[in-house]
Amino acid sequence: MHKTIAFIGAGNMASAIFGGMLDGGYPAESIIATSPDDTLLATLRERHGIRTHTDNATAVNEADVVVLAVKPQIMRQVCEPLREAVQARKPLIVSVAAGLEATTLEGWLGGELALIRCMPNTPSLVGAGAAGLYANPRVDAEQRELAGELLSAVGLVEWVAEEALLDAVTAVSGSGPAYFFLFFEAMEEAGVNLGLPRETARRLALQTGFGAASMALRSEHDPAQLKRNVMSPQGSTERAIQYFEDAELRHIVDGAMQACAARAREMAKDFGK
Ligand SMILES: NC(=O)C1=CN([C@@H]2O[C@H](COP(=O)(O)OP(=O)(O)OC[C@H]3O[C@@H](n4cnc5c(N)ncnc54)[C@H](OP(=O)(O)O)[C@@H]3O)[C@@H](O)[C@H]2O)C=CC1
Ligand SMILES: O=C(O)[C@@H]1CCC=N1
Repeated sequence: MHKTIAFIGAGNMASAIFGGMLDGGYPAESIIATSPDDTLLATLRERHGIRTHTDNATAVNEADVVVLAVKPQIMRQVCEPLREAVQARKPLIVSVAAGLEATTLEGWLGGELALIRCMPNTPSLVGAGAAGLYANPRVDAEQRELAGELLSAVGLVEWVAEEALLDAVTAVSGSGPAYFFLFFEAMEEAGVNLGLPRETARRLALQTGFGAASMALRSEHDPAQLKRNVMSPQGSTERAIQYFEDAELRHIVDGAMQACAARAREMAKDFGK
């Protein structure tokens, strides 16, 4: 018997998770999505056959697991009206919001709830997600297993022992897809500058990223060794890598990820009031 999962907010992240779950065989009738946008909900019903509601409390009343997937800025105004429904039913709460702390969310929902904070990413849509999870002390072994199962259906799941580490997960994998998309954009542009048709440059860049990640995931060697294997002495790759190192790419990546994690911490204060 599948648990009924209600996604409060059916935007980019929620649709990536339930899209991946549906592709993995999760029954459409066990998934509910909510949105203020009727047209979006009609499209979701038509495309996926899932259940939808414009009223969040109605969705909570029917759910075993409630996934909070609205923007952190509006989370409080979405959670507080759900207090009564949540307290009556005590479903497992899973928040995918960046920054917002478990105790803050639990408080907005009336307290004493099993709550998991999850930092997923959008490649969940193609079953290649990566998520960090933290469970508050009220989450029991069965609920932990359930959340792990749901998310591992759409990708890698890593539990973290301390909630604060979710800000680091945000910097690595939550926001990470955007870094790679930026890199792909830059590679495409550089390929065009070197004379390739844009579509050819894009396809080659994307397939190379996919190939490098697939290979690294399966290899017994670490990425540093795999990189050295591409660098023939006095060859072309050596020049490119030297250029990256001289431009302090590692320092740039470290700075960007520190900024990302710092913003996640700030968001807890800005939007957790
Ligand atoms: N995008 C990403 O890669 C990741 C996002 N996250 C987290 O996921 C959460 C959602 O982000 P994302 O999916 O990008 O944002 P989106 O804006 O794409 O999705 C949020 C959705 O919530 C809807 N919404 C607004 N008000 C309500 C309401 N009262 N009740 C129900 N739904 C409502 C919005 O509708 P409308 O647009 O009509 O207002 C929108 O469709 C955030 O908390 C973010 O931190 C976490 C990891 C990665
Ligand atoms: O940019 C954000 O705030 C969200 C969290 C991780 C990815 N997107």
